Amino acid sequence: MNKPVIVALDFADDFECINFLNQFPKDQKLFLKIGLEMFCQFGYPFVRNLRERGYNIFLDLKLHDIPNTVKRTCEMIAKWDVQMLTVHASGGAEMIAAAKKGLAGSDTKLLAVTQLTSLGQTELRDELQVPLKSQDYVTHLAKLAFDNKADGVISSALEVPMIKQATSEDFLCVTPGIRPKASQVEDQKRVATPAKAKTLGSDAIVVGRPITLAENGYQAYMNICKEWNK
Ligand SMILES: O=C(O)c1cc(=O)[nH]c(=O)n1[C@@H]1O[C@H](COP(=O)(O)O)[C@@H](O)[C@H]1O
Repeated sequence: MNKPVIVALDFADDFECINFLNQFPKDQKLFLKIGLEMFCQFGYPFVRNLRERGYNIFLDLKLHDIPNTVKRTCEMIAKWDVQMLTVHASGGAEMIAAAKKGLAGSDTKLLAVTQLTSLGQTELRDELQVPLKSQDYVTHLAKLAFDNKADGVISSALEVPMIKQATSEDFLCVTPGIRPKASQVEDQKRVATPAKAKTLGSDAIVVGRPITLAENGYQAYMNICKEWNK
């Protein structure tokens, strides 16, 4: 797989979303992330529609439930021909393995979310009461995902070298929390620029608001691609 810039489609309505996509040239092969906001509104027909238009799809449902429920859900999603799906690594070994079994026979890559990029060291310690350094917690969850046959993880770009070292160079590290300008972090805590993510070895970056809220979304996307592909 080429190293893509994945655009997070976090729009309030499908009209706004299609308008956004119409800014791009027809032959632009985009990799799109459909997350909870759009999936809850438009469900599978929206996913199918975008697949039929030729987009690659990262279905970001962040599944987190008992193994049987996750497995059965993944069996259904396996028929949808999406390229990536997320579960929470903190669902545990059995849940991750069950998700992978559910996806058997499909080409969908299973990605386990480690520590959300909106959580920093303080939240990890004070709110989640995890007595580990963020980097160690992320690496621990990545190892759990790797040992239970996930194809990769979601983490901040900052943790990629440690994850690759603890797992394998081929273990996918897909990194949101990307900010071309350090001044606009919004609710993200563990952030990196596209160039830094590339240097650290990310396999793909996920970018939402810096593109979707830009005055010219296409231009913002192209600028990020330029920095990422340099
Ligand atoms: O699973 C994800 O994609 C994800 C995990 C994570 O730890 N942090 C994170 O920001 N994301 C997603 O990545 C996107 C980032 O969006 P922006 O902050 O607008 O660039 C959002 O759609 C989040 O749901």
